[in-house]
Amino acid sequence: MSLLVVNCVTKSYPLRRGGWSVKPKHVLALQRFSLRVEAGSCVGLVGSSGSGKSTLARLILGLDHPDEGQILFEGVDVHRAGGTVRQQLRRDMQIVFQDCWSALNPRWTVGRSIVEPIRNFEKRTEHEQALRVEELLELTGLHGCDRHKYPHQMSGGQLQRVNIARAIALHPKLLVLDEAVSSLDRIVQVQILNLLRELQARFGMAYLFISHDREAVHFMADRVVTMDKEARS
Ligand SMILES: Nc1ncnc2c1ncn2[C@@H]1O[C@H](COP(=O)(O)OP(=O)(O)OP(=O)(O)O)[C@@H](O)[C@H]1O
Repeated sequence: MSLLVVNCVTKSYPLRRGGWSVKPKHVLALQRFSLRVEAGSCVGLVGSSGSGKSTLARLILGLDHPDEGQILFEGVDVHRAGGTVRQQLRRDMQIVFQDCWSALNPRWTVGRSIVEPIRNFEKRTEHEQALRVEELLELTGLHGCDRHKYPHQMSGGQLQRVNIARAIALHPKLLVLDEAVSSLDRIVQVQILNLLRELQARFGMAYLFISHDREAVHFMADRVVTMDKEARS
C-alpha cells in the first residue's frame, strides 16, 4: 500500500463576482489530479506558477477540502478522519513552507517554537522536552544554545533549519516541502537540500518536494511529477 494516494482530486475556488454577472465564477486550481508517494521515497512536484502545487499541499495536509476525489494516507481518507485518527495524521504529515520568517512566531524563542508540537502531542517532562529540543537543533545543524534566540536574530537558512527541526519533532512519515528552499541563496539552498537528504536517509521519511527549480527537484527526487495548468478545461 502506498503511503499517500491522491486520487482524481479537483479543487476550485470562488472568484469575487464582478459587475452585473449573476453566475459565481470559479478558478480551477486542480483538475482530476492523481499522485502516489511510497514510504521513504521523495517525489518531486514541478509545474508553472498557478498550476496548483500549493493547493495540493494544503489538501494533503487536510487544511482545505477537495471538491471531488480522495486523499488517502496509509489507506485513511484524510478528509473523513476524526478523533484519534485525525490526531495521528496531524503527527504523521508535516509541512515546511517557503517563507521561513512568517512560519515562526516572532515573539517566541526558537526553543519555544520547536517544543510546541512536542508539548501538544507527547507526554514528556520539562527536562525531556529540553533534551529533545537540543537534539533537534543538533540534528538540523544548529547549536543547543540557539534555543534562546528569537527569529530576528537568525539568518534565513538558520530559520529554515528551525522550521525543519519543528517539522521532524514528532517523527512524521511524510514531509511536504513547499518551495522550502526557494527564498534562500543558492549556497544556503544546497546546504539545506543536503540536510534534508541526510535526515531522510537517517529517519526514512517520505518527501513531497514541491519546487519550480528543476535542478533542486532532480537533486532530491526519486521520481518527478509535472503539474500542467494548460491541461485543465
Ligand atoms: N484561496 C484561494 N482563493 C482563490 N484562488 C486561489 C486560492 N488559492 C489558490 N488559488 C488559485 O488557484 C490556482 C492555483 O494556485 P496555487 O497557489 O495552488 O498554484 P502554485 O502552483 O502553487 O503556484 P505558485 O508556484 O505561483 O505558488 C491559481 O490560479 C491561484 O490564483
